Amino acid sequence: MASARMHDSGSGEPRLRVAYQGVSGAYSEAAAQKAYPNSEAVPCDQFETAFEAVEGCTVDRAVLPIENSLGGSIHRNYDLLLRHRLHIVGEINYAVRHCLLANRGVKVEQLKRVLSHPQALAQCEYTLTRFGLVREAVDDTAGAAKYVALSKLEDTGAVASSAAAAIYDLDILAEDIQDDSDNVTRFLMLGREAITPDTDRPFKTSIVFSLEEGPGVLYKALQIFAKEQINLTKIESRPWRRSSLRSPGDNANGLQKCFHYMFYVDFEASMASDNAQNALKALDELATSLRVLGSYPADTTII
Ligand SMILES: O=C(O)C(=O)C[C@]1(C(=O)O)C=C[C@@H](O)C=C1
Repeated sequence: MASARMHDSGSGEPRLRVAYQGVSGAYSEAAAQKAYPNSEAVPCDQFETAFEAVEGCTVDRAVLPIENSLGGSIHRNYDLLLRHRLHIVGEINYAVRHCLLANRGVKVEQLKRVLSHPQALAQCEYTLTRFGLVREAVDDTAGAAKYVALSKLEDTGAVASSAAAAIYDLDILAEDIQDDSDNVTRFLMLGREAITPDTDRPFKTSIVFSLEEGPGVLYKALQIFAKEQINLTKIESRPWRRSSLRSPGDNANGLQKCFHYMFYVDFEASMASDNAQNALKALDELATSLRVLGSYPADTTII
């Protein structure tokens, strides 16, 4: 791996450095460890800092959340995928189990507000409403726990992991407070170089494209995958930002230009398969822009 700094693990084996957003105890740190066991997890303040750390070769990979089964898409990372040139080299499904944390001895009745990552607050909507707590969004769940602990707050709790409770010496007032017990966050593993796609195991491919305006154009794009018998697992549309790609067509009127979208699609096929190649060739002819974000082994487990 060209110029990435690697730290020696003591066994002589260089350890992969993996960026995640948040501080120690964040779910992203656990996902990074699931994705790359024995790696060195490197905390980053923001998602963008993690992208830049990979691009700048101070780390080897980044592991970042992209969607959650209850809260939906992490839009910021969709936008950053487009703004940066990293490749998706893998995915990780991670079961997220939230706890309500507070300083030692603080009772739930004393709490007036709760801090956490906006996704975590959204995933615990019912419980937090039941407790009558005012929500306040911060950068990550473990950061919320750390702040509550360091500031010795008695009227404020945090929604975070049991690992964060142990690290920051907080009590767990309630466990499994997410609205549904099946709460899974899907993380992307990002690297500077694409991996070579294969057909020896289930692969997924992620793409982003834009289309001309017109009736049935999106339908025609998606029909290509149906024709090739390819299952789509996710579709997301995000506003097209001028700085992100070449113009998606200039025949739109002013208003349509303001509301132009990029379509992100994940599908179950390897770029090494004929049907994916056929689909991408056909889509390339229809689309005003097309980029393959990565073709990578599908994570069929949930931990
Ligand atoms: O704050 C954290 O602990 C994170 O790892 C971030 C994050 C997210 O961005 O969705 C990851 C998993 C959970 O869905 C909640 C928060």
